[in-house]
Amino acid sequence: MGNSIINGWSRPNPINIYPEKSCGIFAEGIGMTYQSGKERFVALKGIDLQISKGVIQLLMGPSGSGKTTLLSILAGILTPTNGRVHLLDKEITKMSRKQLSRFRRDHIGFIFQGFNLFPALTAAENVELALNIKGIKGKIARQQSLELLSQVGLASKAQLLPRDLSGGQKQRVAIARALAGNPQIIMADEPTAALDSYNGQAVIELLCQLAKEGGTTVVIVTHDPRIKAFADNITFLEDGEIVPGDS
Ligand SMILES: Nc1ncnc2c1ncn2[C@@H]1O[C@H](COP(=O)(O)OP(=O)(O)OP(=O)(O)O)[C@@H](O)[C@H]1O
Repeated sequence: MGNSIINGWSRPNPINIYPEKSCGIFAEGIGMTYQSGKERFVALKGIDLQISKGVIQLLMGPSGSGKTTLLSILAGILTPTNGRVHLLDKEITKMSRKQLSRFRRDHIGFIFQGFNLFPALTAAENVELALNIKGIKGKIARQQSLELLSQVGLASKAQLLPRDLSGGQKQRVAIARALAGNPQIIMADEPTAALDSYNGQAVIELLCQLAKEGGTTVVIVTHDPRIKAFADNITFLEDGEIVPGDS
């Protein structure tokens, strides 16, 4: 656990190939233009990206460079203006809203900066709810929620409310919740932003462990330079384009 594997930086070369069978995520020619009223803003300009299964992939870059927009498109939350995205060898950019929402539910776990836990539910209930949404109910859901909390080292805190947990513990509950239903892809937006150094490292080590042991593909948007050492690959964005990294 915690092995630092750095396979070099991604480069802005276009990838003009069809997805390989083993490809976790494949995006080609992704463009995104936001429109509000008469105002248009080009947030992404022809992004090509290929992420293998079981890899920890970081998206880094200055504020406003398009990281969250790209993550949202890769996760099927936002539809790009141009380009196509394949997840697990399925083209999500061709799916209907209903197909997409089912695909997200079945294959993607989400982790956000602000934890997004329900304050009135215990840690176990928060995880259980995510399992319920994935169709796992009753006693099995209760049992699995405890197993997931134990996997993130929180078995003893299962019955506590979020207000009685530290930031790091809350983020671990959020990870347990993202793991509900055993998704093959985890998308995390600034997962360590609200955490101190110790808890930030613990959260990242946990995500690494998932990627390495479970073959989960983990995509992380981050400003946190400490995470770099844990990444297999880093893509840097600037003004909506991939740029060479700053190592
Ligand atoms: N819904 C929207 N409507 C209009 N413009 C938007 C919208 N969402 C994002 N943008 C703009 O697109 C650009 C990229 O935003 P995005 O949130 O993807 O950047 P980011 O790199 O994640 O930034 P940060 O690190 O600050 O979170 C920004 O200039 C932002 O203002």
